Amino acid sequence: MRLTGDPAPGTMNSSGSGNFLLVPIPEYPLLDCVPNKTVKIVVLGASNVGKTALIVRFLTKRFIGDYEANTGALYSRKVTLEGEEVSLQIQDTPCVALQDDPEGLYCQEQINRSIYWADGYVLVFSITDHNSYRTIQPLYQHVRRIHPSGNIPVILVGNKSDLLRARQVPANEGETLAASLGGVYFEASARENHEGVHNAFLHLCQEVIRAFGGGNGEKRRGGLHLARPKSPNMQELKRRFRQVLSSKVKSATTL
Ligand SMILES: Nc1nc2c(ncn2[C@@H]2O[C@H](COP(=O)(O)OP(=O)(O)OP(=O)(O)O)[C@@H](O)[C@H]2O)c(=O)[nH]1
Repeated sequence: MRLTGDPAPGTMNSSGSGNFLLVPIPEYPLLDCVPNKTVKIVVLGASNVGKTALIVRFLTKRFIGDYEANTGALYSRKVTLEGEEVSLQIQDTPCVALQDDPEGLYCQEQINRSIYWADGYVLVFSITDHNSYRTIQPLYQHVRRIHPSGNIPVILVGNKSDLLRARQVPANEGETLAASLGGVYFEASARENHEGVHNAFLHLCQEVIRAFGGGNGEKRRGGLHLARPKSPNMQELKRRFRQVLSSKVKSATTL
């Protein structure tokens, strides 16, 4: 869902303890980004599982229960990961739904674009809704179809862990599913706990940075990495040039 009455834009300091930045931003923002260090995350899942609530909790440390229909807001924030400042962009999405066709999933085109755009994936279900859990496997397959090659940084979040008495999905099912997707399972409550949500998002950011390789946040799109040619070693070039010159001088004097 989309947040009503988004807070006024502010700035987030790198420790995450200052004002927050919670503004929709253009898809390819040029301003206010740490150059070459942008982590793009998309949050996906069935209806009503708490996708927006999790994002808002992560960004503002608050739980806001009053939403209107989600139009897919994009939020940004700077975070410090392993001592380095990184621009984090988080895309909220409308819900996906299971359906009966062979692909098994209804997914708006807008969501497909977000999946293509993203570097890391938060797959969310509600522990109180077994149907939302059942969407995760087809959803992951869908992400795989869009990114057929390479490593897909992913976490699985079982939200609404405060509603234990309404639980329909045991924690071990979440863990098993996450492991089969190659990710980690986090049980969280956007309503009651900031820390669990924070840890989940930061873990995914770290996975994304790791997947980029070298920890510098530079993206290798489509798995194709063209190594930058090494700049010539000027000292070595000068040495060789002097060598050639002196041998020419020698041969000229011996003539
Ligand atoms: N008890 C409880 N309620 C939650 C939690 N997270 C979200 N909710 C509530 O669940 C409802 C759905 O939350 P949203 O964040 O709008 O869920 P969404 O997945 O973005 O929903 P869609 O727009 O349908 O995709 C809201 O009424 C929230 O207040 C949670 O951790 N615990």
